[in-house]
Amino acid sequence: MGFDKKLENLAVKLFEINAVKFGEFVMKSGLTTPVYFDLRVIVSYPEVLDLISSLLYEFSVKSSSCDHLCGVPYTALPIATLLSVLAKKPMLMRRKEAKAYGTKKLIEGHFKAGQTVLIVEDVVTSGGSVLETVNDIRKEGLVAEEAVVIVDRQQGGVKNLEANNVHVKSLFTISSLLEIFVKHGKVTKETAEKVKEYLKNNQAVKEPTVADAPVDRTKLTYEKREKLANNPIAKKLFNIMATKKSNLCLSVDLTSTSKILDLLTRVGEHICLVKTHVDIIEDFSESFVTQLKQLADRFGFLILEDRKFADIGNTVSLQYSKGLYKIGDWADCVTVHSLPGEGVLKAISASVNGVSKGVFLLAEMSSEGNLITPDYIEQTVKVAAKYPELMTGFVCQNKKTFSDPGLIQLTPGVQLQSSGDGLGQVYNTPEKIILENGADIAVVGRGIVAAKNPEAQVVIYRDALWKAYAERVGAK
Ligand SMILES: O=c1ccn([C@@H]2O[C@H](COP(=O)(O)O)[C@@H](O)[C@H]2O)c(=O)[nH]1
Repeated sequence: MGFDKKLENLAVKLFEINAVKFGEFVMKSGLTTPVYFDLRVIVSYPEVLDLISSLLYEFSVKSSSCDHLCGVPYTALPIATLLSVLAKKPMLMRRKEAKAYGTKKLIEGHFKAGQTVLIVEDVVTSGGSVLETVNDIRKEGLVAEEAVVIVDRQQGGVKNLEANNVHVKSLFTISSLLEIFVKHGKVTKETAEKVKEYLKNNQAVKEPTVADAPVDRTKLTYEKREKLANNPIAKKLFNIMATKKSNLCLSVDLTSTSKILDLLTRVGEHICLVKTHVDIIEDFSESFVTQLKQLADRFGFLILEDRKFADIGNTVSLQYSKGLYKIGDWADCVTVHSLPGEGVLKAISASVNGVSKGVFLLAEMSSEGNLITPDYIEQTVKVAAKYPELMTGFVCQNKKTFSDPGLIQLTPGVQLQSSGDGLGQVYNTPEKIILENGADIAVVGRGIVAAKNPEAQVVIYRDALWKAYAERVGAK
């Protein structure tokens, strides 16, 4: 396989292992970026490490006359090690802090002043991290005038380094990566344009550090997160939650349309979302849908059909838009299992055809003994990242399941007391699911629907959930 093809394969791999992510990432510095690199993950993928080192070797190290290689700590250290073995050239290791005892050395390894060093780095933004390593190396009398990097973020780093007499070669620039991602359908042309626009307006920025990693989404307000959402339904939901001060989704698991409409007339003002199971309704009609939508408009809530699509793409596309229910016509969003693979999201994306709709992907279930594994959850989150415009969020139980602050965690299995229903359902309290488990919206069904006085009960749930959210984000 040729060099360019290998390069393309590597780019796709980096996308697939989430070493590069697109979205709206808020850094601890407060700045936002539409593209985030986390090449620390490559240590978990030996085949990626192998590909990176062989490409860097071909591209730069093979033709370099350097005496030593030195990786910028920490992400580039394993890459520098592999390159040192491939090139049969010794490596130097730069300490981030000089040892407090013994030799107090900053540079480990055997060398002589005047010898040349090739610096290896994963991502260059301002060039600051490479320069720190270059300066420590130069202090030892070594010559550091060349660097090889995996990605140049095109934000002024290469220029800065040239100005400090360090010549940089990069395997990728963000632009070259975007070209490959668009070609392989990994990102849309619109996303690519957004990133290019960002680069144009964000030159000479500070080098991000590990402390600059994305923030904990659960600490951000719904107002802030509305701005970070890509999916229009997620944006609307964040806005409704903030405006109505309600993060309560009512699951109207009733079998008669009049009962559903009657209940929603009584409690609609307190909820941000209603969740239906249209296939349990015995007298479903088009007029029911019309009235449901009127109530949604009147009280300002959205409609989620909990269809849990789980078939091959073609069937899901038919189930979504055809048949008795024509779900795609009236539901703002639907739930989808990731089990069939990416095709199911591709199908809904195509059916939606530019209309504002959303998907909650099931990453976890609330029922005891469900067969979902940690790997399944991880793959679910990965597949969702390929459809940022379609994804409203995840149905899940755990704060750690995903980090994107533009997505919504929808958590069912909520009642005022932790308990079960004897059929596998596990209930947690509003406080636990919001404060500990990271839920953004709580789904309550029988806790309200089966209550003697649903109007009073809905207020108790709404207030408990909102109080927990306010405590979580440090609001009054
Ligand atoms: O993991 C899941 C996914 C979906 N659900 C649905 O939520 C409601 C919960 O109703 P309760 O009466 O509050 O138990 C129901 O419609 C489920 O289908 C879930 O419970 N767990």
